[in-house]
Amino acid sequence: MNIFLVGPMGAGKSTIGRLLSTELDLPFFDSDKVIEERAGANIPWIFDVEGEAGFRDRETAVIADLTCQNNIILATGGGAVLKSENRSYLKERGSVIYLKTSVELQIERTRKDKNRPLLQTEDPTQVLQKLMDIRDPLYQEVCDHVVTTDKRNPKLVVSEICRVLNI
Ligand SMILES: Nc1ncnc2c1ncn2[C@@H]1O[C@H](COP(=O)(O)OP(=O)(O)OP(=O)(O)O)[C@@H](O)[C@H]1O
Ligand SMILES: O=C(O)C1=C[C@@H](O)[C@@H](O)[C@H](O)C1
Ligand SMILES: [Mg+2]
Repeated sequence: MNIFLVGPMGAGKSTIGRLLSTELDLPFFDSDKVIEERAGANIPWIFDVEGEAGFRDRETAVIADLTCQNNIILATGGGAVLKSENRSYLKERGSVIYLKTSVELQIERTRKDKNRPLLQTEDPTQVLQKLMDIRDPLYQEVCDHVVTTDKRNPKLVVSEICRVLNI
């Protein structure tokens, strides 16, 4: 069984994915980290040099590879659901959990981190709201379960994921 986490920036996919992997004793992968390792560069550099399109191509290659494994936990990037090819890999190869979070909390949780190029703008709230309007239907389409992370500490989110998956 594979568990794939989707959701917006700051939803907690990387944090929850790591905790879940410890809890279930399964290997953990973070598609953003694997993209950086393969590129030998960080995400801001990839966006600068190759544009968002270049990043998305790298993301698809990584998701195609990682989802072929068995018994892994995978945290995806916030925009991983944009390509239908990615959504198919995720849907067909594991249980998909949508970590849902309010824009207010996304702002709070991403404020100090400069590693998210799409948020390096004057008005990150507006950007996050626009992204959510476009992406929420895609997260909903791809997922098997929605788990809210507002008002829940990471440990509680992990127990809720185990509960909805009956594990
Ligand atoms: N349930 C939670 N309660 C409180 N803080 C949280 C929770 N989940 C994550 N955080 C904090 O929010 C920040 C962002 O979390 P994280 O990097 O895991 O998000 P992400 O979904 O992986 O984002 P991205 O899509 O940009 O990779 C981290 O500082 C983390 O400690
Ligand atoms: O929401 C997004 O489009 C992104 C989220 C991050 O996880 C990274 O994948 C990157 O910064 C783009
Ligand atoms: Mg992450």
